[in-house]
Amino acid sequence: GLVRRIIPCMDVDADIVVKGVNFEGLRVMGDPVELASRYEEEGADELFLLDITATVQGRSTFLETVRNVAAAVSIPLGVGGGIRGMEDADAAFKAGADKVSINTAAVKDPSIVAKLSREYGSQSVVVAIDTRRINNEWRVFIMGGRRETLLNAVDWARTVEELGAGELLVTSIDADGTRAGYDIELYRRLADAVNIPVIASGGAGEPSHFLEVLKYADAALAASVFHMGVINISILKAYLSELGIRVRI
Ligand SMILES: O=C(O)c1ccccc1NC[C@H](O)[C@H](O)[C@H](O)COP(=O)(O)O
Repeated sequence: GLVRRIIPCMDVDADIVVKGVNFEGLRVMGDPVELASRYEEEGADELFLLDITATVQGRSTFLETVRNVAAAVSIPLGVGGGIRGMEDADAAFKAGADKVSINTAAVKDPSIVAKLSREYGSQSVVVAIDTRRINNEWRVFIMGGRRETLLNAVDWARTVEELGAGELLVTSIDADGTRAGYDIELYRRLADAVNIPVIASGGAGEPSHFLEVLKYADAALAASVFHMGVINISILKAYLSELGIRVRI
């Protein structure tokens, strides 16, 4: 199949990279431009900037951060977090995003997925799905993991594929920040359910976690291990390539 991608994710509060565990207890991790440049040098295939700022003022600062990061790197840049509709998506693209990810907005008004795909091309439209395992199914959460919905994550993935999503960014809230490994079963189910690329997100802690999840997902996103310097991307890629995973060296 296609080359597997390694994607560092920077959760940003205005102009600072932060990181929590299970979306709680955010700690400062560093400067977005510095981290982005380092990741590109290490061989990252793409970057994601997630706006987890709460205030309106912070949101305009975030767009400045997008401009600065887009000017500093030449690998594809995904931007998400708080994209409520066409205007926010347009602002993100104008600030230099190659892709936008939408989460809550798509649950509230699924037609936005088709509108964005028609306007910008499906390859630029990522639908983010944040999920927790409840009993033996995965439930969709919106609003930064604060609001439970009645949606099943695998069914919702199929729905947004039909609506024109180019890619899925599926984060396990249970695994987020734990460094205990990805929720492998979730990505195995998703690989059987949809034909569009799936980016795995949440829980990466060591190289073997990437090896495991890339059997099912098309790309592996991580935050903690990269910000903390626990894993170097070029060494990770050499390890994966040795074990038969197709990566861009
Ligand atoms: O996605 C959200 O809505 C959100 C809200 C508040 C704080 C963090 C959030 N997301 C966390 C990101 O999806 C995070 O980059 C991924 O879960 C990967 O984190 P790691 O487990 O550290 O690799």
